[in-house]
Amino acid sequence: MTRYDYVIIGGGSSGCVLAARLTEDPDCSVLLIEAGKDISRENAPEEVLSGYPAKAYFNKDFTWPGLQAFLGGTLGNRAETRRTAKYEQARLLGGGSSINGLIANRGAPTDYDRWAEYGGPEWRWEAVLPYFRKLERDLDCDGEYHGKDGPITIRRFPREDWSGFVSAVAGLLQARGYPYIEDQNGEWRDGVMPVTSSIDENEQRVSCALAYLTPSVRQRPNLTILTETMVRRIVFEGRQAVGVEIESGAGPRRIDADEVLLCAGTVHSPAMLIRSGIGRAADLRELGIEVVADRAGVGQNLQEHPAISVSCYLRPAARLKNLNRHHTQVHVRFSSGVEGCAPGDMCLALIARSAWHALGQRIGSLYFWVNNSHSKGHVSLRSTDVRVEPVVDFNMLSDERDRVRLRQAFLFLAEIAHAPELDSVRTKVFPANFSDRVRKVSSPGLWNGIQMRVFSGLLDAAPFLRSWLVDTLVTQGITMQALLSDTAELDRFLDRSVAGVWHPVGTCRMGTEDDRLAVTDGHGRVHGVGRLRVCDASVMPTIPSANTNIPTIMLAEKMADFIKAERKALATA
Ligand SMILES: Cc1cc2nc3c(=O)[nH]c(=O)nc-3n(C[C@H](O)[C@H](O)[C@H](O)COP(=O)(O)OP(=O)(O)OC[C@H]3O[C@@H](n4cnc5c(N)ncnc54)[C@H](O)[C@@H]3O)c2cc1C
Repeated sequence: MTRYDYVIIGGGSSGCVLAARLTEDPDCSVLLIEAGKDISRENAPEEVLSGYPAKAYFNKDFTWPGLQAFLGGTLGNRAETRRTAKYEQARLLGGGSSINGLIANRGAPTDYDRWAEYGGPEWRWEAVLPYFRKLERDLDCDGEYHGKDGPITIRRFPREDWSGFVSAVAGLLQARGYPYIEDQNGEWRDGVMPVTSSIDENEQRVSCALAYLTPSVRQRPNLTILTETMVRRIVFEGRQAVGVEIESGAGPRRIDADEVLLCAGTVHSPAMLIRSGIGRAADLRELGIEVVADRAGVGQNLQEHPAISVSCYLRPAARLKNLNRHHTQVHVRFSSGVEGCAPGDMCLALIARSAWHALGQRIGSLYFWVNNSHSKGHVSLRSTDVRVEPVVDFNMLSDERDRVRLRQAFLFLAEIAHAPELDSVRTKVFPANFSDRVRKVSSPGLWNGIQMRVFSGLLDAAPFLRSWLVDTLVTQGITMQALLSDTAELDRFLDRSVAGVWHPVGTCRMGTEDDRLAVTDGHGRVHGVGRLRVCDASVMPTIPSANTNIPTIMLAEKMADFIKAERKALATA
């Protein structure tokens, strides 16, 4: 039977980085196992390669079917009436980086100084900055913050590409005193900044599958990639991980390795640990799982960025003309000033086009999220069957600071969207709700395209009907007027409509062994067992004030160096 030095579970953002970096050593054998399809420059579908990402993330072929999540918390909602919504998590090589929104930023230096309080000084800002530099090839900026020869291309959306709507809102905010900041990944301060993206010179996505698993990396004899293969569980002998059990046509098959590296993402990594016997002992027993290690923190500490948006029906001249362009063109960093919240804790995205279809082209959105959120939820298992998705409960807005900030954000958005300075670019303003209904019409396909073209034609042709049609068919009776005149009504709307930004982190968080809720140490090693690490976004102890792909890649780059150093030390011992 073949035996590997390392088997990596999950070929997502982090898994691809580890596979590429560890196999730089020709004596180190690695098996990378991914449940979804292979993605390479030759076989990648057009919508995955495109620099316009919204068709990729709403294509159900690229995500875990059946994954649902509770978004809003229980504070303003009775538990039994809470609803779940579909929650997209990638299921293809490259993981999130193959379908995500391509926004590429890093977060605040203080985010990483907080990580160091849990995981040790190797996570403080000065220690992670060299890894942010290592991973990137920044086409626009130089200096102490930037790298020039890493695998991930980074660039900013130039002003001349911004739509009329985005330019008008950015101009309004600048006139109100928010400075223009050229480099989102430079010094951390509030202001209006062009979005930084991982799109290359040819307007194509730069995913970890393409940037790290290059043709020459794939040719390494010490790297094996198995796609469309599901790992069922990690196999233990006593408390030592010895390999994994995969599904195969002929039934379960065991693959042995010296060390197992879990990179299945924030939702599926804790599920894998629990299924394999690591979790709260009482929960494991209830599911009939033999206890390998009693770690109460597995699946806890789930965090996301709670978001809300206000949309505007755009006048024709203010719409995005080049439909290959990315829709999120500008970010605005704000400080809420709410007690206990860090500077730059809020992010506003100015969105030129709200979906790929004709109606989306006519709607601009102001999408605000709490970038330094405090609410915590959990992931738990409902079945030991790997095909049954876990329970995912974000419990968003359960921390009062998040609720206050999102309410404040909504009121600010409403004021901005109605400002007379924007009269020339928009007509109707309405609250947006990222519901399953919206998802359904946003999934790519001919029928959705035809329906949306007919509907948007009607909205353009009959301005007298527009307001009524939007209130009745788009927002289903929820009006700005009603929300702005009654705080209780607004809070109910926030509970119902709060969305995430697909940035789940924290469910296998790092910390010291005597920290009851820590799952891993600062090097990803799982407490209580041997030869097993978690190396993905789930180990982040707190959510960074950033979109999470670049922080995850940084984390995986750093983990790869820890593993290499430990291997070297073992070999010379
Ligand atoms: C729709 C969407 C939009 C996003 N937009 C942005 C953005 O614009 N900018 C940004 O910075 N971040 C964005 N993110 C977040 C970012 O992509 C993630 O933070 C990042 O990809 C996390 O990496 P990961 O390695 O932890 O997990 P993932 O990349 O999710 O990788 C986990 C991998 O493990 C595989 N896997 C899971 N279970 C098993 C199993 N049992 N057997 C085998 N394989 C398994 C999965 O199929 C998946 O490929 C977005 C994410 C999504 C989903």
